[in-house]
Amino acid sequence: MLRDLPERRMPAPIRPDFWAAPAETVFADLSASPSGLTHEDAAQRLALYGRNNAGAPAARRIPARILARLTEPLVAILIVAALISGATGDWASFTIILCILAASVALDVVQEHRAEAAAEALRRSVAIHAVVLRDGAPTEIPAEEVVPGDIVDLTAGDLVPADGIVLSAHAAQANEALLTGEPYPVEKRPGPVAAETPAEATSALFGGTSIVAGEARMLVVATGAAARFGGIAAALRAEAPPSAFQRGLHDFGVLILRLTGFLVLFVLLTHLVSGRPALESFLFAVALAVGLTPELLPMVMTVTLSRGALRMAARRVVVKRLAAVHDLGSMDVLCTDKTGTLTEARIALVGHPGADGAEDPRVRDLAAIAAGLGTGLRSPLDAAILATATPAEGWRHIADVPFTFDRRRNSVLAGQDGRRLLVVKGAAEEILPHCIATGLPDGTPAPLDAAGRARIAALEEAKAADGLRCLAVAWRAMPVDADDAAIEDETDLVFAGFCVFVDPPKAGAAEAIARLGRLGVRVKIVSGDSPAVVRHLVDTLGIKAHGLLTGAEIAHLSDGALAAQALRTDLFARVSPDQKTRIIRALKARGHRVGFLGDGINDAPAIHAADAGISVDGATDVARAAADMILLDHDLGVLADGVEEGRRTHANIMKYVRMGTSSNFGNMLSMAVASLAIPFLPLTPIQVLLNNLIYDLSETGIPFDSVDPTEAARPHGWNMAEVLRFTLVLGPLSSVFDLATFGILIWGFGAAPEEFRTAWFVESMATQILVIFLIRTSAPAWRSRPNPILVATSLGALAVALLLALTPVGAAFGFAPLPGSLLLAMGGLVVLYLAAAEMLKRVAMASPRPHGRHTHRHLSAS
Ligand SMILES: Nc1ncnc2c1ncn2[C@@H]1O[C@H](COP(=O)(O)OP(=O)(O)OP(=O)(O)O)[C@@H](O)[C@H]1O
Ligand SMILES: [Mg+2]
Repeated sequence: MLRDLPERRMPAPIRPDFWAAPAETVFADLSASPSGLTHEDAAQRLALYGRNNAGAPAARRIPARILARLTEPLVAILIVAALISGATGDWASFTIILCILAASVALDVVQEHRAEAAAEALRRSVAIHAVVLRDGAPTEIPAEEVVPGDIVDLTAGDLVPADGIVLSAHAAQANEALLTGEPYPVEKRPGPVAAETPAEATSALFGGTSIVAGEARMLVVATGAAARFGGIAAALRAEAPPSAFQRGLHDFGVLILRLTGFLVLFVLLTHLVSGRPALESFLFAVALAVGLTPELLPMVMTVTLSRGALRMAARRVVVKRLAAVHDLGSMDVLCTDKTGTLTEARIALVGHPGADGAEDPRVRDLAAIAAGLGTGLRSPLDAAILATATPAEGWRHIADVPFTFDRRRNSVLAGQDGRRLLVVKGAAEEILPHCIATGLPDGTPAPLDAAGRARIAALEEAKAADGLRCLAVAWRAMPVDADDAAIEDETDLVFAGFCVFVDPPKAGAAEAIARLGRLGVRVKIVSGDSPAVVRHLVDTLGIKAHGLLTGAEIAHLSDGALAAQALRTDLFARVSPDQKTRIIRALKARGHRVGFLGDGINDAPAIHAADAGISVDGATDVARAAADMILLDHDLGVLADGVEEGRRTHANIMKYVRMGTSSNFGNMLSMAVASLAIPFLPLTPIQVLLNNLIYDLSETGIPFDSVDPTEAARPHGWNMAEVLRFTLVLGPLSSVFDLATFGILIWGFGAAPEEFRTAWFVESMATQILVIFLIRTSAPAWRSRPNPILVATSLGALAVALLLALTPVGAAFGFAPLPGSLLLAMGGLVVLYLAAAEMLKRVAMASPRPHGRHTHRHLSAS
């Protein structure tokens, strides 16, 4: 094979409507062949075309990050402020503002970059793979390394890695909702089509869409940025509904923005009205705004979350979307599928009774035809059948209608010396109504009436009540010239019998559910399996569960009614993929933070819709692509660890939020008031900025802090009411002390402006910084030990503040030496403030309460 890359194969040789050309032409254009690429050729092409990950949410580079920071409105205002200072000849202010800016941006960017790099490495470990032909043999490679010219084999559940044409297909159906918005799968088959738009191109596959049924082989024509819809990266990024974390963050942002806007406008207006110098007033207002903005919040969050992600990785949970760490901690309802989570997922065929209930191996052999010759998704049930039997000699595949979770059955049109048979297998409810007789192909079918159907249904009920899963097997003779199979053919069937399976319950499952229950997380089982099997499983595991809803019942419920019922129901059976999503939405609508754990194609939409979408290693691509995190062990116990980790993360983020909204806010507020009450600025704009920078520095240790065990005991959400209460209790306290400071300074010591500022700078730095040691725990401060890193950053920052203010260096910032008596008075105030804060925090920080309106009635181990 020729494997030199000719000139004409530089990127973009492919016409936009590549689906209109015959396959031979496309092969020629790509210098590719039906047997795929060699390893060397693939490597060369990879170098030429680049990796297949354009637009992936890769870690931004440091310069890009800095640029992003500099264009933030607040930073932009600061730069303007610096320029104005410079233009008016105030070079000291100019230099200092710029230095402060540079320091805080650098602090931020470096921390955040390091944290994200670590998280990114984890994410890569669960990347999507694709099966391509290399040197003629099917080879699994990371989807990022797929190149134009590659031949890719796809089966149901796979994500399409890049754009290309279909070379061959067996009943392949693709979900192209990503590009057309059309939720129903479209059939894909080879052959050029004269379609105008990608949506009509039945012979084209697009990167980022997924195969939901059947199989296909494709020739890749465009990867990465050249792919039409952004390829896989777009699918992985596809807008999930905002999670609880994002909603909370947004509310918090709005709260702060309002407070800042109000305060700044107020200060600016009153200063101007009372005839203060415009520039100075402007700079002071800007400095206050900077002081109020929780500018470190993004960094604190990224660092906290990625530390959480790293710790979760140690417990074998890989986090793909960082904020999901937090969402997992705030989750109060977990919906999970059954197989693999509560069962061992070691499915074995243990029986094959005929219609009369007597074991008959011919039933199994018939099922083997439907399991072995069918295309598309091969489920563990198929594998269990094929482990005991293979399709009998001579039978070959003519056509089939592959399994989908909505039909819950599949059928195969098989041929053998001059006869054709349609074999159907699936859920009994789906098949029995279409049966008119019972018997086997080599016998004489007996007619089946309603009573007969009821007897057969009872047979299944009895098996299911013992926890055994059943698949009904049926058949019908087809004309010898039949060469296609359709859903309409699945009528007038002859019922052959059942295949009966066991899937042993998982030993640790009950304990894991109990543990989640103790953590305040209700577990609900959402399964496509039959009600009796689900019920038997929870009974065997010794789990107490309330209520059971079936898909048929859910179909009759409005969204509102479903929301009310879903809350009270722990078990859901025979639900379709669509209904899984409806259940999640209903629970979310009721204010719950919902997780979903699943592994199948049928679970992917629900995983996507959940606040915390969880899948497992080895699950289908679509499920893993939709998930926010992947469990490397399919185990609920691991998940409970993750929940605790997420709660710790939340606790540390809340420490930062409390600091910002109470002590920092109180300080800025007092400063605004003081600026009106006294004839000079209480701090110069530069001093305000310096104050803010040092304060930020002190807080960089928060993400590393240890968390009290009680904090991880219950789900927390972003509770704005709680944040406000905290602010309303501790804010005024800090104001009272600030006013006392003003009074003492002005009337007690008759302090001159520079002395006043120095003293106040020292006092406010000490109170703002030291209060973290009280705020970080709801227990008495001395009972909970802070992490040494936090101690170091806090005390270090305080030392810097004292050195800057009290040594001769301070002159550069407009500070003046303080008399010993004044220092002593300030020290006394700080101690008093801390003592008062320690007492008041008990009012401000009520211990966390469980969320949700109904807290009783949940799954628990008995
Ligand atoms: N390979 C198959 N062939 C025919 N029918 C099948 C096949 N696999 C599953 N079914 C039918 O579809 C139903 C739903 O599938 P399944 O039980 O896997 O759903 P699920 O929601 O993933 O369940 P779980 O909670 O156990 O993971 C099954 O109960 C069975 O009746
Ligand atoms: Mg499943």
